[in-house]
Amino acid sequence: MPAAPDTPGLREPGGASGALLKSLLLAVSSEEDPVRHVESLPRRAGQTQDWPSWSNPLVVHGFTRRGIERPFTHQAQAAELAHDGRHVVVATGTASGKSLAYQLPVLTDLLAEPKACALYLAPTKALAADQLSSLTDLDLPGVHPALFDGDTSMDLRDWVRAHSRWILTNPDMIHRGILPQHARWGRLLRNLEYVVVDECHSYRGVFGSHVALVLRRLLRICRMYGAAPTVILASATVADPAVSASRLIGAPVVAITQDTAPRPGADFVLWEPGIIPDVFGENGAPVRRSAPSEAARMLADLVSSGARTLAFVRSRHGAEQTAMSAQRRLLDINPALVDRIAAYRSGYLPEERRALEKALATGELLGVASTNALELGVDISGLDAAILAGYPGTIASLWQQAGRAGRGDDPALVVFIARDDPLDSYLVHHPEAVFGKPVEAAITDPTNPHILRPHLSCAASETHLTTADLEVFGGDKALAVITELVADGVLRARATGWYYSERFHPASEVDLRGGGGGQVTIVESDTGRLLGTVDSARAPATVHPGAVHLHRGSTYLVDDLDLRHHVALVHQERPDWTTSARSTSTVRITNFHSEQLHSDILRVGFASVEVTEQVVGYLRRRPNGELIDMVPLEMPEHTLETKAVWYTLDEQVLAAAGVSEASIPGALHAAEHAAIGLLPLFAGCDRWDIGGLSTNLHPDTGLPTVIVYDGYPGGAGFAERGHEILGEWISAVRDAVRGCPCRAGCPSCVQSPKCGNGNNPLDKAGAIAVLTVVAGALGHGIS
Ligand SMILES: Nc1ncnc2c1ncn2[C@@H]1O[C@H](COP(=O)(O)OP(=O)(O)OP(=O)(O)O)[C@@H](O)[C@H]1O
Repeated sequence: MPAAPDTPGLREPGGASGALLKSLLLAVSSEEDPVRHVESLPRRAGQTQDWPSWSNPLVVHGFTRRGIERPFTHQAQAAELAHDGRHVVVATGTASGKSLAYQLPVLTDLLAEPKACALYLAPTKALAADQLSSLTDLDLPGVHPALFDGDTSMDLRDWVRAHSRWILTNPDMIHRGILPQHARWGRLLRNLEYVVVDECHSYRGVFGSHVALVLRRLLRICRMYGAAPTVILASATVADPAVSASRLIGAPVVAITQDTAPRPGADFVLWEPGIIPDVFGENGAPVRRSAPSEAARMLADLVSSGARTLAFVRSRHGAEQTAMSAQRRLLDINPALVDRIAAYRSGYLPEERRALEKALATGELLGVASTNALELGVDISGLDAAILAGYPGTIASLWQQAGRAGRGDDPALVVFIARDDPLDSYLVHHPEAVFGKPVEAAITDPTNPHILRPHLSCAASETHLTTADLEVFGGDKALAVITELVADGVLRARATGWYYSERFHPASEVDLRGGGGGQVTIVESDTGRLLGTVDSARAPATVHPGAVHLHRGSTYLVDDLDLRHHVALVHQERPDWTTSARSTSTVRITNFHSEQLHSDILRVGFASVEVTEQVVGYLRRRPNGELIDMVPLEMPEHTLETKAVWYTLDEQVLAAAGVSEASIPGALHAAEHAAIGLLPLFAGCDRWDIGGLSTNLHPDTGLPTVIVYDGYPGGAGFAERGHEILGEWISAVRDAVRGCPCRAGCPSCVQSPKCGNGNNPLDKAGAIAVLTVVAGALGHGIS
């Protein structure tokens, strides 16, 4: 399985992967030349060392039974640190054996101390189940590993509470199931020696900030019971893992980042689909073939060559469409294989998913188009090829997906197909962003008052808050929220601290995974069948009247969205288009937190803002990306208090850079769109998690201004990260826009899929001038 290489190198692929790549190129015309880069990831030998002297022989025996003779060096180093009681994060590649790094110290301790306990947290139930089977298989006396999640029956819950010494759960269950009734969990909390946080890079943004506060609550309650567990975190390779892990648990963490596991080789291809002749998008922009349709063709061709292939597609809709179009293509080229392709995504019944996993593992299925549901905790590897249809949202996910391919001596083939957007285009033109040192950090903001408030209520109801706790929850920011809670009558201040004044534990009202505003239910009008739910805050953009909604292969059209009753009514139909909502926003800066002047021309800052957003319509496009029309809509406005990064330049500076007064709005607008497109590379967010505004005169700055804000109440840390790495970010934006071959702007550079102003005005040349000035003033001149 490939991982970010130590020594990247470029060569023409040969062997099996070279033959597979050639078969893919046969289907495209010679002038198209979609291969932007091939990175050969060489096979790497592993590095091992002796088992630590303190390792329990039974545990070691369990591992050797699995064929693990010696630990990799990084496993032993992490295990030593944890055994010494240091919080540690292991941030190494996909399948580098992170489990052993924590299982060794934890199990050794559980065997040495008959009462000692451990908690394991996974972001998904599937991953916890996978971990359980790994522990059960080690068959160690008296450990009684057990799952504790929403599916655990009441009887079993009692048993787990009384007997299990290694409980596998998730942050939601700690929040709702354990902390609110901690007295019943006294045995666990008193004896808790270790907390394992697996896949900790997935705790980012709003969800990550919630989890950070759940972990602080957990560690605080443990202290109350006299325990001081060591936290071991496992992470994909990200920028500054020690910093993000420390922020996640609220205590210093040491990072182990040197990956010493062996790797099979892979040829990793960066592929940019060609432009479709005579097809035009918004404002006449050129349109590239879509990544899912390119992936469908590749899936069919690779399966036809006998290669076991997994195609990752971003949306559920895309996964189903990709599997269907691959089957259609196979009907023409190799009909015997049509039934050996399927789609896989969350939302299928567990038994359907298990059956699909098994069929892929045994080779009964040769090709699967999947969402990231197959990314975590599902044990499928050793495939011949992986296709990544579009950037999966983080570099960590990209490697996770790529890691599904690779076995034996022959390098596997991995193809990353760029979608028609700035970030994907940037990646295929800048291989160093994929294969070099990671720039993406796992961002959380546990001091966001909107998130802090419910968790401080929960914490106070678990046991009263004291001044010593302020440090744990963010110092002055926590005090400000507590003061507010006291004023609102939720907490009562006494000499000994702050006490929760209501009767019921507030945890059930706090959804760690929701955007905060509840859910809208999607219902089929004629049958009354419940199809699913969407976040209320996202509903106007995703299930507005006229939106196309896909559910398990069937397409539905939304007839009505009733925000008051939280229901969207749909009917089944097969329209030949997709929809994407357009919204407009206005931004008021309510508090300037920081402000700096760079090179005497550029003012930059971080601020609290109030954003008023409104969905004003939606675009309809044909499956090939061609624009049909824009349908106007009038959805209610909603207001959001959040955080933003901003910069200003005055007219003289812009004029000196060649941006005339008339072109300022188009130049800033284009620069803003491209900046939103690329921030996810640095902040690990999605472009739909952030928004922006540009204007030639903002009332709060009095100058031409560009603002990029977090799309969540109170912020999620993304804009803050943008502010911290503004120079790197804007220079990448400049390079992306400069490098795009289109003439006047396209979806790969300055057009935005959600622009409520119809991507008008946009001035690509002006944007390059603005971005060059901004990056230059921040010390990132063009080399
Ligand atoms: N020291 C070792 N020697 C040989 N094989 C090992 C060693 N350590 C782990 N393995 C094997 O490597 C594989 C991957 O291990 P594991 O699932 O722990 O990796 P991971 O880093 O947690 O993966 P992911 O990136 O999916 O989280 C397993 O099959 C495991 O048995």
